[in-house]
Amino acid sequence: MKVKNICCIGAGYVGGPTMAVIAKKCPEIKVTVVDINQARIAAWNDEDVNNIPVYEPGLGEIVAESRGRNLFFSTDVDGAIDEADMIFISVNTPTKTYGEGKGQAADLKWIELCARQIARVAKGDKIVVEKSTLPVRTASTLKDILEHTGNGPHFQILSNPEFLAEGTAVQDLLEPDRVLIGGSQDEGGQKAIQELVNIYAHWVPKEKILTTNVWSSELSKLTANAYLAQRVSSINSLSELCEHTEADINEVAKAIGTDSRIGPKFLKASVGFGGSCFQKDILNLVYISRTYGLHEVADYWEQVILMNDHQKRRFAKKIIRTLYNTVSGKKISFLGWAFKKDTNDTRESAAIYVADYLLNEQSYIAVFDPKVKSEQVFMDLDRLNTRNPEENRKYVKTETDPYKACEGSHAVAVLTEWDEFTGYDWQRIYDSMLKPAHVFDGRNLLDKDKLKSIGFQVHVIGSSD
Ligand SMILES: NC(=O)c1ccc[n+]([C@@H]2O[C@H](COP(=O)([O-])OP(=O)(O)OC[C@H]3O[C@@H](n4cnc5c(N)ncnc54)[C@H](O)[C@@H]3O)[C@@H](O)[C@H]2O)c1
Ligand SMILES: O=c1ccn([C@@H]2O[C@H](COP(=O)(O)OP(=O)(O)O[C@H]3O[C@H](CO)[C@@H](O)[C@H](O)[C@H]3O)[C@@H](O)[C@H]2O)c(=O)[nH]1
Repeated sequence: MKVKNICCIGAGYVGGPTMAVIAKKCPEIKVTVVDINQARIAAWNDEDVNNIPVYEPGLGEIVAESRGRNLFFSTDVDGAIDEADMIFISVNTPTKTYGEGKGQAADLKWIELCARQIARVAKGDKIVVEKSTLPVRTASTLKDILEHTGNGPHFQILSNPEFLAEGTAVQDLLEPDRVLIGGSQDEGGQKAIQELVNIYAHWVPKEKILTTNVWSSELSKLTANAYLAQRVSSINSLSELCEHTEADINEVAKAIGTDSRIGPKFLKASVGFGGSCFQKDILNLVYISRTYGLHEVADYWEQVILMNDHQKRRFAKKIIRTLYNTVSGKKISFLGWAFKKDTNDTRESAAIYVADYLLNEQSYIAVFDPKVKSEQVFMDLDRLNTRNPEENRKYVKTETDPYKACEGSHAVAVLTEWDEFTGYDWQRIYDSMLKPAHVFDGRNLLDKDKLKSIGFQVHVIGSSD
């Protein structure tokens, strides 16, 4: 079989960019991305590529190049499944919010729905690719469903986890550190692996395409995220020690990062990691370990999450403590709401939890983020169910002008490391604030000495004030 038609179920942060790059690099393959969310598909099809639903530097151009040629976005899931030789499943796999495993296990109901739909519609043999992040051994569940509910065709199941990071998705997809493909070790499995290798080989050097058994591939994705998040929690734990000892976390990070065994990346102390993946995937790892009775393993990884929760909480507490132990009725300005720069994604962003903590203390919050829409900020807060939506709207205001957001406030808190924050007219911000004017830099982003010379009281993660 030579793959001519690809279908991807799920037009989200992974499905959209991944398929846009495959379509760009494999013009002879027709790629159709489908989703049940009509508004999302309409946005992907918007004539103005500035309106596509995922903000990623460079993505608009890539979509514009292939869309309508060999890249299509559609709500006709059945049609695209029927036509495809290879089907990527790229739907969401969030943490379960109900029942057994609530708060830890991955909710696989959308994955199962996809499998049942593929089985119902497929008339010919197909390769089904797990692109979503899944618990180890999910491939056997998929196989079971496909074989028991299908109409006779054969299915090969591959695991091909995605390692792109948001904000750099296009770059990560064009030049990945590696592509990982897991499949069954029999002849059919090996042939299927080769089909997928051939697709990536259009632009990824062969030595960067790793093939493994399907379980190693599934587990490697959870493991990679656990290791990355662990580094952030490790440096964050030490940032607190720095604040008590006059050591400086940036200097410590540099000193240890130059050891080639440790390496310099992912050593940036922050207000806490966010994003849709780290917490969800570690919780999933913890849950899986517990289901095998491996409690020491589970406890070990759970600590990464506990430390992250602590980091977010202690940032909020520091604001309260510094503002004379009360923020009630005071205005605090948030620069940034996204979980990192260069994305409009706010899932699990530290900003949400810091805001929630401050709102419990009855502070007013003004939010400015260059890419996050106002309704998203309120959706994020409402979803926590800490207070009613009217109260969130009474205490939180969103602004489209950063200077307006900072006007009349007691403190500015930097929650996201957007580059543009460093270029602001900080004297103007200082002049418009109440005094003493505080800056809480949750990203170690701003020039501390410059701010101090203007007159700000500056509080930085990982260094004593
Ligand atoms: N966001 C990332 O940076 C990232 C990176 C690597 C891996 N992942 C993993 O990739 C998967 C997808 O993540 P995402 O961020 O793209 O999620 P997302 O929520 O942005 O997108 C998922 C899409 O799937 C659609 N969907 C759900 N069920 C469907 C069905 N039955 N039929 C058709 N469409 C359906 C939803 O409507 C949604 O648009 C997750 O497992 C995630 O852990 C995410
Ligand atoms: O030194 C660091 C590095 C990151 N972060 C924070 O950690 C979070 C996650 O950042 P990053 O990993 O860059 O973004 P994600 O898009 O969440 O990407 C992660 O999660 C994806 C989804 O599984 C994986 O595909 C990627 O490989 C993995 O990096 C963000 O809040 C960052 O601000 C820090 O605080 N300090």
